[in-house]
This record gives sequence, structure tokens and C-alpha cells, in this order.
Amino acid sequence: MLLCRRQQLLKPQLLNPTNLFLRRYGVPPAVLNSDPRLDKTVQVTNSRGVNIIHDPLLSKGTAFSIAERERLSIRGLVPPRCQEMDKQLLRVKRNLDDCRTPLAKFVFLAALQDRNETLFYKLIINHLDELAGIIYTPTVGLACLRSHAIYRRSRGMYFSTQDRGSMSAMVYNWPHEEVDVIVVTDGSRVLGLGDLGCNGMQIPIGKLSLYVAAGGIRPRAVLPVVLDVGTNNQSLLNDPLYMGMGHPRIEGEEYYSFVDEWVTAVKSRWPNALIQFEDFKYPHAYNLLNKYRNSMTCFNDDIQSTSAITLAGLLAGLKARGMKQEDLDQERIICCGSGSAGVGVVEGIVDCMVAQGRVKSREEAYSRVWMMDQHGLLGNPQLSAEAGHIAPSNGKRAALDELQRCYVKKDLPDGLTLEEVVERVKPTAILGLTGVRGVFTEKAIRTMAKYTEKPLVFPLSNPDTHAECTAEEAFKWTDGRAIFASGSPFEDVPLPNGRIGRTNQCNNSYSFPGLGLGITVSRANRVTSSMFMETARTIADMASPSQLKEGILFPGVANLRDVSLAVGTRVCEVAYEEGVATANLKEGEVLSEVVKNSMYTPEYVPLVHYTKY
Ligand SMILES: NC(=O)C1=CN([C@@H]2O[C@H](COP(=O)(O)OP(=O)(O)OC[C@H]3O[C@@H](n4cnc5c(N)ncnc54)[C@H](O)[C@@H]3O)[C@@H](O)[C@H]2O)C=CC1
Ligand SMILES: CC(=O)C(=O)O
Ligand SMILES: [Mg+2]
Repeated sequence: MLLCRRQQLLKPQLLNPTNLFLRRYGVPPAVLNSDPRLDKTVQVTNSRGVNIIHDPLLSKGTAFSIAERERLSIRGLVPPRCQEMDKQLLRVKRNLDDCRTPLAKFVFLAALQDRNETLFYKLIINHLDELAGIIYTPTVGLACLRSHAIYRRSRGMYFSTQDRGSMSAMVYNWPHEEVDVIVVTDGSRVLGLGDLGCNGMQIPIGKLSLYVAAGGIRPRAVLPVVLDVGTNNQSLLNDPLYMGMGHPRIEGEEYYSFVDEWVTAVKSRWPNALIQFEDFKYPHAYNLLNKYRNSMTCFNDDIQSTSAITLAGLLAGLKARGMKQEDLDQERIICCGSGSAGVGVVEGIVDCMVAQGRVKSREEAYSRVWMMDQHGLLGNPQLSAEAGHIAPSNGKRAALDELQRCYVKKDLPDGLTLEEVVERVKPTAILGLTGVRGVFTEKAIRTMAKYTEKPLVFPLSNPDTHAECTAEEAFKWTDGRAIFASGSPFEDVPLPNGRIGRTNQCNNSYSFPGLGLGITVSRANRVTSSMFMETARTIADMASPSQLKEGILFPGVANLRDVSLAVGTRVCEVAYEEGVATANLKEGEVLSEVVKNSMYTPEYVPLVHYTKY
């Protein structure tokens, strides 16, 4: 009886039972097979009435058709006029524009996401340029700082120290069977803002909103997670509104076995899900990546996808100066910050130089990069002593790890200041991954500009208040000659000669949505290094010659969906080339079309009620 009724409502298109429909709507194979006419242009639910209105994945607000209201028992529960999405968009945009501060906009958008995800994503996609800076950096940073104060409704899952021993049961509390992408943080290094404990939840939420809006992952297939292992942030611990565990962070073996329990639990329910590690402090970030990268589908965003976009910036920067991508070995690069992101970025650069074959060895590639940390240059302490002064780093710097040691400059004194290094090295590019405002000093940048016609100045730390310098400073100190890219958005800068100093956003938001798209479409069982290098190359090729001439390295944020499609397609190809793809391609299928067609677009589809008795 029910099936007959349902059949009347469905479009008469034949579907292959193995297609995405199964995954998208959670219809059991038995049902699908009994009704081959089901089409992905309908959504099946076992909810009814007010439960539909209050489910953000199903709700259409005022847009339910009269037929839907009838068959879903929601007649009278919404205002009488059936208003389509265009009217709703008008209303929410007006309301949004009335919000006075970025944080108020953030709260408004979060509430919209909690009411109606389809409308939320439509709004975000239509205004990506304007709204990426609200749901993502810089405003998401502020939202993390204030998360305990602006809390309205829970989103995602929290696993805390009081959940040890229960995680494999807890994962079944998540209401959705299908999870494609999980972004997980322990809140230990949130952007450049430090340890924010479970307030860090806003970061996985924001990242996953971009996974959906830019990468076309389905909203019901994403899961934001916080691992609450305590916090060392005393002001949060003292705050009566703080919602996380009220103890200092657990460390060492206790910490790693906690994460291990979570990984095991998640893999037991969603063995194919991609896990993105996000904003874990150093060295946990590396230790976790190294522990899990060869046994499951995971990557670390700060280490690996930041490396992809920064490499893309450098490769495009070469072209913007009339050189070729293959000339990367011609660069002299100072990297301020030798933590997770810094080391990840320089390793990606070295990998690329080696792959290009212009350097004879990895060691030769290391020689093109000068690494600094808060104690100055990673150099030779012996030379500092011989020069008669104690290296500023002496006794203060923790022992360098294996990767950091590769970048130590034996021919330069340890602990040299940035200005001293710039004077000696005459860099062509300077990268900031310190999380500290003002690290790029006027003297350092002016000196750099003395020796380099078009210096690449990349203050990549987030949010904008923690950038190593501002766009205005970079252009002023280089007489408008800088090629500028920052982690958080900066406005273009009008220059005295009437030209415009173009700013670029060099943020992993250009890389991770496409990576996730390619990985999930190919069902890759591993995330390989080539995926990141190919992501870089793909993005580096996207700016037009006229844009490059103006100093524009990437398509604007408004084009993130196109960037993700291009990256997703290339990553998918790499997955098949390297034999890590597990999804079967059908004869004659064109990969770019498969990827494109799999991308979620926020549209209302007819809702169908179905319960299996
Ligand atoms: N644009 C983007 O896509 C991304 C940007 N980032 C940003 O990078 C920053 C760092 O992130 P992580 O590497 O994960 O942090 P981290 O804590 O692992 O590393 C920070 C590094 O900066 C160094 N440092 C601190 N003060 C310094 C100073 N005055 N001079 C030179 N070095 C100094 C520290 O010694 C440490 O090596 C954060 O602000 C984050 O927002 C991170 C990932 C992606
Ligand atoms: C963008 C990013 O992942 C970060 O700043 O940590
Ligand atoms: Mg991050």
C-alpha cells in the first residue's frame, strides 16, 4: 500500500541500485530493489510532522509544497503561503545584513544552520566571498574564544576523559549511518590562539561547512568532533560558563591511548570515513599523523593541506615573476615558525624541488630553506659561541626533532634574528607560520625588498590579528612590489602610484575541500603525498596570465567550488593511478564528470515519508 503511494510521487527514472542514492538517503537495499524507479531527486524519511520541521537536514521552512504538507502531516504547522527558496534567501540575507558585528553574523548563521541546512548552504555558496570570513577564519577564531558564551545548541560529537571505555558504544549515538568526513581537534592549538579546549569545536564545524559548501560533501555525511582531554587554559578553567572538562590536559601515554580508543571506535562504525586531524599542537600533530597515516584514510590539515596551498602559492608566484614552476629551486625561502605547519610546509617545498629534479639531492633542497623559531634561526650553536656570544636559543630551545634537524644551517650561527638572516640570505620568499603578530618587522621586509624585485611575503598565521604583518605593511615596506598572500583575508591595498596592491588568501581552505572530495569519491583507503603535491600544482595553474601579472595567485574565494572540483578530480586520478582507490569506475565514465556529479548542491527535493514495518 505504502509503496504504491510512494511510487505515484516519484519520478519514473531508472536507477542503478548501486548508485549514490543508497548512500545519500539511507534507503535500505531491499527497499530500493523493490522499487527501482526511485530517483535521487526525492528524499526518503521516516520522520513526520513537527520532527521534520525541526530537523535541519529535512526542514524547508516555508517552502514545503501543499502536497508535502499533506503527506508529511505538517499542514498548519508552518505559515500558509508556500514560499520558495529565493524568498527565503532574501529574508535571511536581510537579517544577516542587519547583524552589526562579525560575531553576531556568526551566531545568526549558526542558528540558520541549526534550522535549515539547505538554506544555510545555499546562502553560503551564493555569498562565499563575503561569508567564508564569518564561518571560517577570521571570525571563527573569535567564535572559539567566545564559544562558551555564545553556545546555543550542540553540533557534532564530544569525547572526553570521562568517556574512556565507552567510545565504541558512544559512536552509535550519532544519528547518521553514513559518515564520509570527520574533522577532529583536541583544541590544543586553535589557529594562532593557543589552547582553547573544547571551545575548539567551532573549528571542525567551520571546516566541515566548507567541505560541504566548497567541496560538495553531503551535509549529513560530515561529523565534527572534539576530543576533550582537558585544557591548560587557566582562564577557561576558571570560567563558570566553560563547558569542557575542568582539568589540565592529559599527556604522554594516557593521551595517546585516549586518541587510540577514539580512532578504534570511529573506525569500527565508519571504516571508510576520511579523518582530518585539525589544530593539534606540536608534536602531537606529527606523532598522530605518523601513527595512523599508513593504516587508515587520514591526513593532518595543518601539516599537509597547508603545505599544498603554500606550495601552490610559491609555484604561482614563480609564474607571476615570469619564471616557470620548475624554477622552484631558484627560490631562497625563510620560514618563520618551525612547528606543525612550518615543518609541513617546508617539507612539501623540498618534496617538490626533489620531484622537479633540478636539485641533486634532498640535502641540496634543504639548503634553499632557512627555518626560524621563537629563538631565532635554526643554526649552528658552535658558530654562535665562536662569535663570542651565547646563542639566544641556548638552553631554551627544546631538542629539535628529526625533521627540524634537516633544516639546521651549519654555516650560520644559531639564533640569528630575522633581520640578520634576511641580510645574509637575501631571501626571495618569506613565510610566516608562527601565530605571532609582528614577526615580519619593517626592517626585515625592507631589507628583503632591497635585494629582491618582487618579494613573496606570506604572513600565513590565523586569524588576521595574528598575521606576521598586514597587507598594508607589506606593500608599504616594499614600495608596492610585494606579492602578498595571507592565511586570513586582507583587503586589497591602494598604492600611492594609483595601482592596487593585490592580496591573496593562502589558506588550506583552498586545498582540503577538494582533497576530501577526491578521496571520498574514489573511496581512497590511504591519503598519499602525491595527492598534496598534485593539489598544489592544480591550484597553481588556475590563475590566468593577466591575474598573475597583477600579483593574483589564486582564483578568489568566490571560486572555491571550482577549485575544489579541479583538485577533487586530480586527487581522484592520483588515487586510481596509485592503486589506493577502492570505488569501481564503470567503463567509459569520465572522472571529472563523476566527481562533478557527486558534488552536493543545496536544493530542496520532494520529501517522501517511508517506514519499514
Ligand atoms: N594559512 C593556513 O592555511 C594555515 C595557517 N596556520 C597558522 O600557522 C600558525 C602556526 O601553526 P602551527 O605550526 O600548527 O603551530 P605550532 O605551535 O606548532 O608552531 C609555531 C611555531 O612558531 C614558532 N614561533 C613562535 N614565535 C615565533 C617568533 N617570534 N619568531 C619565529 N618563530 C616563532 C614556534 O617556535 C613554533 O615553531 C598558526 O597561527 C596557524 O593559524 C596553520 C595551518 C594552516
Ligand atoms: C587554517 C588553519 O587550519 C589554521 O590556521 O590552523
Ligand atoms: Mg588548522
